[in-house]
Amino acid sequence: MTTPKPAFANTAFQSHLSRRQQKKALFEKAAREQAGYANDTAFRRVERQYRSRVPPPDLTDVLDFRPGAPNTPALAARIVPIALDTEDSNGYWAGLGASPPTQGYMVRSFPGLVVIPGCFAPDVQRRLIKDCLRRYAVPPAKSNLDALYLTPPEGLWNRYKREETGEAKPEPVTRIVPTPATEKGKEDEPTAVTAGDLIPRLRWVTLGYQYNWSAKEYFLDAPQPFPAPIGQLARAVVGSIHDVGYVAADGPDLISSPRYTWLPSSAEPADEPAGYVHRYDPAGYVPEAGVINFYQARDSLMAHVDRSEQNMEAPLVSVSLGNTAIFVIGDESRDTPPLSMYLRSGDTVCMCGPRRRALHGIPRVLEDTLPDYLTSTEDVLAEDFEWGSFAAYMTTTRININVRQVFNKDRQPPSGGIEP
Ligand SMILES: O=C(O)CCC(=O)C(=O)O
Ligand SMILES: [Fe+2]
Repeated sequence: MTTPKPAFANTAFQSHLSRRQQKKALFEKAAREQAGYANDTAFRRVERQYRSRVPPPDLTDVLDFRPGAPNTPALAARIVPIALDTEDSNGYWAGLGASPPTQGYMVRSFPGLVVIPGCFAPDVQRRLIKDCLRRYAVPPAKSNLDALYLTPPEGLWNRYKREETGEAKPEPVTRIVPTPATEKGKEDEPTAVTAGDLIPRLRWVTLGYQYNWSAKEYFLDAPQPFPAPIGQLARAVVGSIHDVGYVAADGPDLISSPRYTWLPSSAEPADEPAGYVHRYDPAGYVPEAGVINFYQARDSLMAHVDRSEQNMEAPLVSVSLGNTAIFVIGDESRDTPPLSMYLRSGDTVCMCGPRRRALHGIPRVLEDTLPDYLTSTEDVLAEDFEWGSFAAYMTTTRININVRQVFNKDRQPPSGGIEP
């Protein structure tokens, strides 16, 4: 994740320049940037647009699934409402203390993308956020901070809370590599960092099979048990999207299902497939690895394809919590103009079929978009007395939980296995 630099920073306000010189410098910088960006791919252009702070981005083309949202006619025409499977035949939703969502969406021209807005109710969202911090961001699950610190065995959040309540004596977290300043022989890290200081610097935690980010492959020898509640959540979602699809009225004869959405044939652009049906047997779905991403307001996640899994057929399930993000997804080519959409707290995205191999990223987290039910209002605290410190953290945060099946159904994982 990188932090975008404001456009024209350092240029406009150099006081030793006259106004005219400043204007000229700005103009020249813009021209240089224009020339540099001329070779940008379609995907890069869109990312750059949403990352821009000056000027702020134009959000007209960001697809919004909320009922009555002011989508452009071109975007609105792509939305295909999908009736989800609400049977909950394995009781996964009931097990989560949640009711199965009823309404999902697919997007024409982006077959395999299934979005379930508001998939999780406020109380379930709060429970997930608390669990991410208290239960999952805890060793031996790896986090980005392990490269720099000896993080507390009880987890950063739990340590921070115990220090805050006076239950534990405040102690600095040991840094295991020198700070850049020390390397240059200048000075030591000025103040010792506490668990509380490090919480906003948490960026990711891996679940189940741990991931080697530099080699871009899983460590297969020492899988951690996959957290059962997150596994259950992913299974619940995969059950909900069982057999969803849309079919053009005069399209090829796809096997019928009561849940297919039928489109008038005229609605389908001539050069696109006539329909798409998601077929992945939920009985063969095993959640085996996951990433929890923690974004602060200025973080972004560059375009990438998640391709380290042997199984690229199973849906990748991705849940958003906290502040709203702009999610961008295309296909396998950076030259294809991607689709941009809002992901709000509680929304779930499934990348299935061809979308499982698609480039995607988060160019922007939108500040001050935390829903009221995640703030510490009296009403929320009356329902959830311990929410206050989580609300404070979530003010500037977005959390994403994403879950993957690593192996094909017929391939046994290496010894050690994982919790079903
Ligand atoms: O934050 C998100 O919504 C997407 C995360 C993602 O694509 C990933 O972790 O691979
Ligand atoms: Fe991803």
